Amino acid sequence: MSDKTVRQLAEVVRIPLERLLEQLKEAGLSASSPDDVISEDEKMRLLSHLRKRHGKVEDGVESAPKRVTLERRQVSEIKQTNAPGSAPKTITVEVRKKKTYIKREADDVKEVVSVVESVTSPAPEVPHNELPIADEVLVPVVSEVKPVVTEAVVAEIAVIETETDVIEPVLTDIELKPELDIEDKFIVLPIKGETKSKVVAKPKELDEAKKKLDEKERRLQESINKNADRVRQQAEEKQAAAHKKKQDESNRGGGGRDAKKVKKKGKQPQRAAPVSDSKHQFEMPSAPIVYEVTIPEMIIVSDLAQKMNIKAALVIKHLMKLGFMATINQSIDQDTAAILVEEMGHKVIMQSDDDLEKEMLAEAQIEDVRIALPRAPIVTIMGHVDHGKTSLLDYIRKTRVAAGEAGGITQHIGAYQVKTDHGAVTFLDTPGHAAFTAMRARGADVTDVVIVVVAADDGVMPQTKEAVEHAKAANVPIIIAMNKMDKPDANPDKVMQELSVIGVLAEEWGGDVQFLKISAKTGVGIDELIEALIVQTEILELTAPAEGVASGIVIESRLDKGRGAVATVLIQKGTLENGQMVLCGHEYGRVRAMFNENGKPIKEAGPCVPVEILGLSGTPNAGDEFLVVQNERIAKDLAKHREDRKKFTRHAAQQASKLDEVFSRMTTGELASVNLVIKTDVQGSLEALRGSLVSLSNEEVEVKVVFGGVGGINEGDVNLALASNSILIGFNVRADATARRLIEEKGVDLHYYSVIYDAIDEVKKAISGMLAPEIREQIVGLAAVRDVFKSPKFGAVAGCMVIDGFVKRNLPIRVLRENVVIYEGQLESLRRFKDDAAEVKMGMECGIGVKNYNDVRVGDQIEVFERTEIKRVL
Ligand SMILES: Nc1nc2c(ncn2[C@@H]2O[C@H](COP(=O)(O)OP(=O)(O)OP(=O)(O)O)[C@@H](O)[C@H]2O)c(=O)[nH]1
Repeated sequence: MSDKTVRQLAEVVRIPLERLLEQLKEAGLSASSPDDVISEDEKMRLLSHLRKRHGKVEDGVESAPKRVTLERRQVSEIKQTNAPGSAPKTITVEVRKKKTYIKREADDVKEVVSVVESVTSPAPEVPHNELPIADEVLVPVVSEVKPVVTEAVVAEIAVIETETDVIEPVLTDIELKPELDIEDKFIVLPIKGETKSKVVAKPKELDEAKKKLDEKERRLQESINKNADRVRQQAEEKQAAAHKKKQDESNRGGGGRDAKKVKKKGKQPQRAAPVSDSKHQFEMPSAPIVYEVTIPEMIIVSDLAQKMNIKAALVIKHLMKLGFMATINQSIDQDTAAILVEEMGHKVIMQSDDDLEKEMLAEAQIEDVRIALPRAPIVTIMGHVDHGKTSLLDYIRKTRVAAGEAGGITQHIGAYQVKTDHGAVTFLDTPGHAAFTAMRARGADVTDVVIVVVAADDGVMPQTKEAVEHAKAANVPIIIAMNKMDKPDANPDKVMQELSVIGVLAEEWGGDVQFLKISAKTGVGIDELIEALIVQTEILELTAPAEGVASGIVIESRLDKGRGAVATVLIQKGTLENGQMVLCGHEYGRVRAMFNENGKPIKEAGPCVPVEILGLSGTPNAGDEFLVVQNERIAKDLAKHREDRKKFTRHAAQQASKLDEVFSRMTTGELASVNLVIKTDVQGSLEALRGSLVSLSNEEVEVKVVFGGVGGINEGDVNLALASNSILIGFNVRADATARRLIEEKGVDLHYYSVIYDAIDEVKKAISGMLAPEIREQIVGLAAVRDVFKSPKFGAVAGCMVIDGFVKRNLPIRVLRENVVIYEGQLESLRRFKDDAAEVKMGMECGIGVKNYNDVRVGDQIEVFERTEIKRVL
């Protein structure tokens, strides 16, 4: 290499001559004019100086600049919402990039490669054009190479100095093989790991890397091809939308805030449009997305929001607009949800829970085309305390069941069947209202006939009335058993008479109710009672299919230490067989064993037969439906569905029958009476409370004590309150654990009192809110018509003298003729002389025009009155 003048060198390195001269001066070289010759040694010194100036302190003059490290730090913030409705979190993201740049001149390349080879030994001989281009990394591999200073090196150093950003990046960590970038004359290596400044490029790894990159490339291409159509379509749609928006904009003539907005929006699709580069673009929706939202009978606000892909807060806001206050976890009814969904522009698909269940059951059951055969009636016995319910049941069981079973009654379950000459009768063996109401509270009207037992010596008592009411409410036919006929003071006529007062009329008195005289002690009349039941059954034409898949009702269930869950079920349709898969409410299982009412194992049971079954996953509730399903999967799914449904029902039940809500439910016409279930510590306070509360009734609101009893609040009381939609009142008594659980589960409104006055006062307050405000009328003035004029504007105008009170223009009036009201309406005009007046007082004259009435005559009187609403208290 020959020595060059400063000018020549400046041309070679392509920097201004003045700058080179300055640099030579800074480096302490003698060359100071453009024509001074620079020796090889001087070039070396200049290079060394420039490197030092660039911050690369090297040992000795021979050291060469190896790298420039650029660090970039970017801080940005992203907002993220974790749960719907919660405040968004701001996350600060800091991205740190570190890149080291290194320069080599073309002639060094071979040496560089040889260095790489020496380090990575054995080094592969890879043609440049076959090497993959690493994503991010160029490698410093030249530290050992003794730099040879050439014009090119100086030129590059000059570039480093002047335009650092055009230098290619070289990172420090090396994994794979070197790549020669011919154009830039750099060594390029991809990086991985933490190993610094070390070249570890083995041929095997290099091959693998190449393979990996090829594979990546191939997958990318595949994905592009796969998505190409969709992306193209989206882009076309977007372009069309953008075009339309532009047109709209130009139609509106541009300008204004709206136009700007449109313009701004219109740009977005253009930005998003490029199709070719469509790997991971976020596509802005070009039209509102319409979802098909399936709404079950009850839906929780957050679930609804999720279905529409919006935040729950937005749903709550919309609900507020609809006048409905709801929280994120509250369930709303189907209708409200449907309105909301429609308002938000989505499509509603109503889904009834029954539909869903039917759909699921359709899989489990075949269509019921079975022939229905006559079946036994299912009977419940009710009546007042000590009137002989248990005695009657016992008598029937002893005489009927024991007779047919060797060994007598070994065990008794919640229901049993008796055989008669005319057929069987099934009794639900939980006397009283408890069982009946418990069933009804769960929506199972399993009873066909109710026998109301009335002690003939005692007559109709409060619970007799309740029994009748319950039976009537359930629309179940009644048979009256007048018991204790063996007693000398038995007076059946009195019973008949008292019952007729509450609407139960005996057949012999022209009614439709069978009355039977019996004695549970002597057994007199019990056969006739059973016959009467059979007759009733014939009237009712009770039928059920005896074959095929069994279904029915759970009568009771318990957890047995040895046997697990034991449920007494009453089969209503079909025949249940041992080993079948059954679903009972939200429990399921295979019938492991089956026993009849006497504890005898049986293999199958038909309609109206009560059986005890073992094998369920848990204890179902009395009143739960039971049915045989095809397989365990269906049983499990349905059980789960029912469990979910129970949650919602709990929500719904919580909104039922609250003392606080009595008024609002009254105003919507939902409630005409307040039902109460009262439990007290002693009989005296019960009577006092009952009397006081019932006397709060008036013609608009009826306070009914559905049941009053002495003692703690038990499960039966809660069930009764549930079935009769009553409010529970505990006076100096508390609910037991089971009752408390049920109260909580079903959301029954329970109030405890220890002062009678407090109880009366609170119920009074609740129902005085219920009373419609009284509208009172007050006559505020009277005017006598002295003359009648015709006015083109108002028609007949009465010239009047106010003879009492005052006449006000906005108040309603009546026209009286000889003290008889002949017209009621409004004033059209009220004038004093020629001026309009708002009010004219007694003793003054005025002109009155009556709206839509022209027949005012001299001698008439105009009565002015006022209507005021007065909130009533009891
Ligand atoms: N003389 C006579 N006494 C009867 C008759 N039926 C029941 N009794 C008696 O009346 C009392 C009450 O009978 P229960 O069968 O316990 O009455 P209940 O209606 O089941 O009573 P609770 O279970 O407390 O509601 C008992 O002492 C029976 O012996 C009857 O026909 N004649």
